[in-house]
Amino acid sequence: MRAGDTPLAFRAIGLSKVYRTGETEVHALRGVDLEIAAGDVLVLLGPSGSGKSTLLNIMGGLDRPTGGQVFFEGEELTGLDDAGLTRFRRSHVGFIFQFYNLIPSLTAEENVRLVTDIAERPLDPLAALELVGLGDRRTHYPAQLSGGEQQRVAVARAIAKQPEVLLCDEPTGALDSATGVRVLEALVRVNHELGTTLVIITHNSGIAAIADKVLHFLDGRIARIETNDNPVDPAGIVW
Ligand SMILES: Nc1ncnc2c1ncn2[C@@H]1O[C@H](COP(=O)(O)OP(=O)(O)OP(=O)(O)O)[C@@H](O)[C@H]1O
Repeated sequence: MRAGDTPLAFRAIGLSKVYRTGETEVHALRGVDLEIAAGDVLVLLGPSGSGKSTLLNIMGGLDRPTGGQVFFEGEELTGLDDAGLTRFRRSHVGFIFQFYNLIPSLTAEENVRLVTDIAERPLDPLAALELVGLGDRRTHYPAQLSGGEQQRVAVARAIAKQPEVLLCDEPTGALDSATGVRVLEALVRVNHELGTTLVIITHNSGIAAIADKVLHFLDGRIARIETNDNPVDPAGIVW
């Protein structure tokens, strides 16, 4: 924690990631330093291949850097073994991806219950669905829901274990603007009501307007950090 300041969710120091495939080396991250305050909404923008997903995956404990350190609430993730990283993910992180990965044979509520049955301090599954505006669709199967509704079930499932952080990789990438806005509204509501730190990767620069901070990636580095003093409501985004 920094004296007199908001506690930090993440701190990264000199992060690098090199992927080696045969003779080829790809430098996906080239010395990333970063601090993310707890409760902030961050949007990550940048060209394809600039390192956004690599950073997200390292913060989520899905991958390890080649060099540098990452801390979550003061604990060094880069010092954890595989079992420690699994525990970290299970207790602290929710993931949202472009494709919702719901189980087709289970209802919306049953999809959420899969997580709440094994979580330490779960939300009630119905409360999680209500938070994303889908309380009345609890008995619907994924095939009976629109893409945006399925993604909101995925958000309910991700938040049902009350993670401190939600890491979202192109959460609206498969959606049209109206349904994309509904998904972003659900995410922002989670941030406001539960204080969950949000990190959102997108190719849609309009979405940056909802963020407290916007990280602009270029060639494995954070080229620029923009601070928004007045983040807009998702309904006000120019898509
Ligand atoms: N498993 C892997 N093996 C080899 N190279 C990889 C691997 N994963 C990513 N890369 C490479 O690392 C670089 C950064 O990829 P990353 O997915 O982080 O970029 P990104 O900014 O998220 O791109 P996009 O916006 O297209 O998702 C790219 O050149 C990519 O091809």
